[in-house]
Amino acid sequence: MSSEDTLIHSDDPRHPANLICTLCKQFFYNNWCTGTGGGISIKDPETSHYYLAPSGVQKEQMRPEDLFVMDAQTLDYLRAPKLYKPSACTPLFVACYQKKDAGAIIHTHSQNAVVCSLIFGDEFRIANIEQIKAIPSGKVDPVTMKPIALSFFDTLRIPIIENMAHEDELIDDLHKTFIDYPNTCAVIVRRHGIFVWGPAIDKAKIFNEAIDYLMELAIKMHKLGIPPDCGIGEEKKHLAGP
Ligand SMILES: CSC[C@@H](O)[C@@H](O)C(=O)COP(=O)(O)O
Ligand SMILES: [Zn+2]
Repeated sequence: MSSEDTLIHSDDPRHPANLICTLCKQFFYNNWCTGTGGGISIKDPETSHYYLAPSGVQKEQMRPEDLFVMDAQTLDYLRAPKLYKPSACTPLFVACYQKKDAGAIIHTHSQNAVVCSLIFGDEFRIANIEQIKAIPSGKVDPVTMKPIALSFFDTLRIPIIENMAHEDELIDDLHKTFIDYPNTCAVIVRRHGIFVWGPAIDKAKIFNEAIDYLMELAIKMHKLGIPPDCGIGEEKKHLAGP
């Protein structure tokens, strides 16, 4: 096996090259990564190499040998399949690795994200819902040094940025959200989808699923006339009815 191939061939189902393929298949069936849209990038916790999908391929049909591998220091490709170009999301994924210390980034074209971006302005907000507790607050417990999750009584806030003609043109607004929302683990892109990151792929997956659930719920609440960020008990005032 060539040295390039050892980067992507492993019997371990949790190897980044295998995980990207497995999860993209799952995400396809969730309607999150269809028609070549969306994708996942994972940083190998052992080597720190970035694993990236090729651009414009059916993400659910990818095989480990289709993947790009990037050196985290030089940003040179250690492996670049000749048939493909790297994902158009690569500069955004790299920004999340470098500025947010991400261990993995998930990009979906979730319709819940798209509809929320049409309903809400520059920020998606939802409060007092149990599932919020799956999302990190961005704060760390000073004793255990473990991340603190949002509480049931908190408001989740996710910035919404405008879409552009090309993925790499989102970079300036993404950087701006890193400053304006230092605690966020996600950015919604209007009429496009969402980027969600975490310290490792398992966490990023949990955050993405929880946020998608909350966006779907917010759409249902909005349809009932209930602002998703309204206080506990306030919903009765907003409910349409006789
Ligand atoms: C359906 S095209 C979607 C792309 O422009 C982009 O938004 C995307 O999510 C995937 O880009 P890709 O370069 O295929 O990884
Ligand atoms: Zn996209």
